[in-house]
Amino acid sequence: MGMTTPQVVVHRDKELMAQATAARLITKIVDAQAARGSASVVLTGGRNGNGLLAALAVAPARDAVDWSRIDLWWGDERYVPADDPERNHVQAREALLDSVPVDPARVHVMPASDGPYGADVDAAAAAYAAELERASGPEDHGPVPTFDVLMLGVGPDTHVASLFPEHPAARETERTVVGVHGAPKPPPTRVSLTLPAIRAAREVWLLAAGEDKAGAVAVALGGAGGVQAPAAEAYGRSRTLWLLDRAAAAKLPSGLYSPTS
Ligand SMILES: O=C(O)[C@H](O)[C@@H](O)[C@H](O)[C@H](O)COP(=O)(O)O
Repeated sequence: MGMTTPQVVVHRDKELMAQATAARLITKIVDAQAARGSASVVLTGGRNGNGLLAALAVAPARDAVDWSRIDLWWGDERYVPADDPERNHVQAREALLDSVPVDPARVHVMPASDGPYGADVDAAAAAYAAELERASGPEDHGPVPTFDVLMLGVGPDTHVASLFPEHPAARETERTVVGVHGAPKPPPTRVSLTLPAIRAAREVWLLAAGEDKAGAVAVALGGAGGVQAPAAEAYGRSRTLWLLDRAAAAKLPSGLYSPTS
């Protein structure tokens, strides 16, 4: 599957970016449910991912979504106890999931360190890979479902999910989910989708806001490789969309995007 050329959308500030992305996501989910009966979305941790979920929770069109017909997955998770406030799942619950009627059987939470795999984060990652494989069908042509939308926050070092520059997880070409040891962003132990799993998505949306992201955005969109800059090789089968605020776009060459409000 070839790489899709990234499209860049720049919003005035991170609040507007969250609201516009929430509206965009609602439309995508409604369209997927109309076309295929259900939707599948991969959530990201981090401030921008949670900001988007919080904006979705108060969006006027939120009830256009049939929340019982959506599969939710995670791009990465912090390998800490299930109730730890550091968990991406706990933060997503607070931001949105506790206030919409999702089907708990379709909320695919990554394992936690107090779960069945204990300290063995690699076994936890393998279990999530198996769950993805069970959810994929012949039409997916691989061990991962064709997610409708997969969202990723971009770190100031160009990491996405828990794929950090030069780390083994960023080099993975076979496995779809890996355990991450010694992540530079705390907590150090994490579970992450790999680049091959990310690329199974129809659409990949990368979110970045704030001036501390401007360098990472410019490097990733400037032709860097995926081991040095994992965000550079996160792309979707049919669309790769970078959703930025002006501060995060500040170091992009003008001409790469048209200014929007
Ligand atoms: O577990 C996490 O922290 C994430 O999933 C991580 O990949 C995050 O999305 C980026 O670090 C961006 O985070 P911010 O949006 O907070 O900058």
